[in-house]
Amino acid sequence: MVSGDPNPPFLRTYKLLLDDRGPPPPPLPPSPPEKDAVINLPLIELSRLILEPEECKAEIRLAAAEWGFFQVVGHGVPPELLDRLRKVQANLFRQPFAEKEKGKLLDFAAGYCYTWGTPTATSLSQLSWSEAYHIPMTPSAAPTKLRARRVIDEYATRVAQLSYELAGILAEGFEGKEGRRNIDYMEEHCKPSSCYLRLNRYPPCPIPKGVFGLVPHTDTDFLTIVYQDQVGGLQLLKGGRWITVKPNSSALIVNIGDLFQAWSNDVYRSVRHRVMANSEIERFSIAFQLCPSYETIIHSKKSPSIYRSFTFMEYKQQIKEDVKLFGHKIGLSSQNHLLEELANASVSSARVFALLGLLPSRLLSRRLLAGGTSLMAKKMLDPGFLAGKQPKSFKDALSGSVESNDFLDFRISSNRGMPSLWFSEEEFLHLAKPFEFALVGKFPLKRPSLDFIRRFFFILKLSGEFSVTLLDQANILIKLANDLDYARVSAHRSYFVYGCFIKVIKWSPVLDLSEESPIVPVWLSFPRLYPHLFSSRILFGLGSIFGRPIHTDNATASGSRPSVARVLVEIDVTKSFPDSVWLGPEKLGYVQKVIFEGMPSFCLFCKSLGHKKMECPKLLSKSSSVVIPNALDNPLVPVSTEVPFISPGCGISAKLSDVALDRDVLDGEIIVNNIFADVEGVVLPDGDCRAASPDQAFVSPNAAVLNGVGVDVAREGDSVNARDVVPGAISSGLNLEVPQKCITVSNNLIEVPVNAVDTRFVGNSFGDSSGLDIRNHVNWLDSSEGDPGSESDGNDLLSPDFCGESDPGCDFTLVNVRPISFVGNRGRARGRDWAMMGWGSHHCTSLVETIAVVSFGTEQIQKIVQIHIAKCPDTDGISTDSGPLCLPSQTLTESHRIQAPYVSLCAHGTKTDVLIAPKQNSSDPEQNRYQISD
Ligand SMILES: O=C(O)CCC(=O)C(=O)O
Ligand SMILES: [Fe+2]
Repeated sequence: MVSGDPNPPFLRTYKLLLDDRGPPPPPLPPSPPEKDAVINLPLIELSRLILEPEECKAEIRLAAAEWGFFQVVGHGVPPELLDRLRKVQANLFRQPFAEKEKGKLLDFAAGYCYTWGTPTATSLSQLSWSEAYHIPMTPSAAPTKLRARRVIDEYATRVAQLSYELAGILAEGFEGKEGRRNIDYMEEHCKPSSCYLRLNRYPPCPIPKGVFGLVPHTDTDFLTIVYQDQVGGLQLLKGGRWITVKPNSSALIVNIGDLFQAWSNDVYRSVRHRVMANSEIERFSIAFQLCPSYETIIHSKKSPSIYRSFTFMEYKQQIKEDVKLFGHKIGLSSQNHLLEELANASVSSARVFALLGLLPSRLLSRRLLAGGTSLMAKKMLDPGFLAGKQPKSFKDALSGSVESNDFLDFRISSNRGMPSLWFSEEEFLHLAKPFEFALVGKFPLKRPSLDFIRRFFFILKLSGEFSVTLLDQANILIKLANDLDYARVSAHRSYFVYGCFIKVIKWSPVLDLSEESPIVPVWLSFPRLYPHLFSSRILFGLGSIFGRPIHTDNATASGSRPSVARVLVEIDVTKSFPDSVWLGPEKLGYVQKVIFEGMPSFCLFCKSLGHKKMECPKLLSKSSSVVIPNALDNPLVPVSTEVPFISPGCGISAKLSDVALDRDVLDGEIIVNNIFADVEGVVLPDGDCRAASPDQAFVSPNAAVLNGVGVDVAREGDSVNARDVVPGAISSGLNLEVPQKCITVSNNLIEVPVNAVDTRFVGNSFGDSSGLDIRNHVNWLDSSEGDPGSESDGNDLLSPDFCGESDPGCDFTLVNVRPISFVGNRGRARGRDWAMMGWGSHHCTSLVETIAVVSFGTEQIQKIVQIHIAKCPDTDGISTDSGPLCLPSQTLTESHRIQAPYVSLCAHGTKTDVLIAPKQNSSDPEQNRYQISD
């Protein structure tokens, strides 16, 4: 029988702090109360480690890098054990405070203790309104009779196992040349004896405002696994905002600690988090901390390292000192603190000024006091594209230099009325040799800081060193070390780097950054190539007919898929190529078919990839755009004055008459439609107009808008039917309400009223075989996560000027317009645009890339999302490497347009997580998250 108050004497002990809360802050200008942002952390199903281990591991690494926090289910800890644990925990805390304080309720080994509050707190902001049992995992000699300890031991064993497994997966992300040694390191240094379990209880706090259950902190360990109850209150700092983690009863929360951050050289992130006190309900959580032994040296796994090496003991010591000096731990870096304090400071502008003035200097003084012992040694440095060459005198540099002495033609003279330094073409090209594996990354919209871009490439685990440097505000030079890495990155063509779209193009010695090179890697397939001709020499030769062969895919190299050989070849896409070649000697040879997979268009007008001249946004923008205020009155919405266009017609049939469509305009995108729009007198060009099968009830909003044609056209002899086009509507087979507000069309974008699309359908469209998770890309708005400090002053690329402010809806323009290619659709995804998303799921080899325009909206949002899905050719199968961006709905209150062209794989050859749509009619954002996988 328990008697006596179980609650620690918070009110009495911290009376002074509670009384002394200072004067009320100055009144704020009226503004709507800010709702806490509640998020579902990335959720990872660990049972997938059996069936699709690499994808699952990649997700774990990505979550650790992007979020620092994620949840796991399928973790192997039985729910029944979690139940018992919860009961034991509640019971332990229900004991009278006086008993708990004695620290004898459990018989764990030395180091076990009960704590509550924050004895060193000198202000309310340092107080944690919670109590805890700290339990070192040191095996205790004596077996126990206590049921509580047995349950805790059982849980500890399970969760420790899980932590090793996760740490191993994360460590494996750094294997590189060191093979499995990183995993060995974890196992060797993080023995159970150096790990901890902490049982937390957060008693109801009568003064919830401004009182923490657990003060903001990062964890001083490699990683932490938390089992929390349903009450909620855990928050983490993301992009300068505190966001609340939505409890999930079956999941365990995993977060990266400081040691993993330092060890991974900032690739994985130790994110600040806190628990808010609750005025009514008590909350329980259990945290397992994976820690190394004190003497373990934490040494960054990548050079140049951001942190100097330090021992765990040293780090603990520094934290102790920091707490003494400043009242709180400073940890690895000061940056989080500043963000956090600024996030908190939103309550009072006076406080913001105070913080801006005080905080940096306070931290600075800490660093100065610490002298050379600061752990923050330097930024992530890049060796530079000249691979870290040191400055030398010219005398030294030029003496014996092959580059200068081998070429004799070198003179100062004049050319075209200018002084000139003239040297030979051979030397010009020779100097380009070290850039053989260089690429240019183009950020058309916004760009993360260089540190983040480097981090991204680091996560790709390239086989060689690399350098990422800025060519100008929007372009980076990516210098890779070998052809393998080159093939891998260039074949991808685009990535999505920390929320920013990047197009990767070949560097060339005559590169003009304002133009793109039409030379791109394209996969060539040679169906039914004779098996004995799967030799490197033949494949290389075949590739050479078309361009520069780079490599074959794995299945070709190993001969595991004799039906087709595939070779990645850099080709000039402005050229035309035959679709078959003669292969072999006169008598024995034969005609070999060649398929070009995903040959991108190239615009000869603006010199960029992704669209043809007739779809060029620059060209089209020269012609006027027309906004139809009410398309119910007029469903014909011209995209440009040059070509006819039938609008996404709000359920209204459209009529297109007396137009000659020339071949270029249709651009191969012709699909039968037999719904109701009329077309009279439309003359189709000769050629390969293709009839779709009856079940292809597809529409092609892109084609409609981007080709400026606006019709899907059927061909029956000379007669043609067109039908109206409602993105996502017909295709989804939904009965649409006729939207009230209709469509605005300008040159390249349509806005569709929004209840036209039910995002739940998207999920269904992917079918069972499509993989699925769901990742919230909320942080793509968080440009503040970048660290502009590491770049040159005054050129802050994350500034609103460059990024289009924090709301990308304002300034983004369509950069990539491209007609839809045809694909034989299989599987359940019936809608054309959804089908596109589903392609990755269905392994359609004939089609590799496309774009869909998808429109969504709610009362809050209207926007356009453009999706690009491409084959990821350098993997065994097809994976989508693109998807839509998303905007957190709470940030959008009016009509927005975004062009969200590509979401890429962050890890090579794995599936892509995309948030398809913003929250719609649901308080559960999970509903709208999907993952496309192969
Ligand atoms: O109680 C929680 O949810 C978090 C606990 C925590 O952050 C910790 O123990 O380090
Ligand atoms: Fe924590």
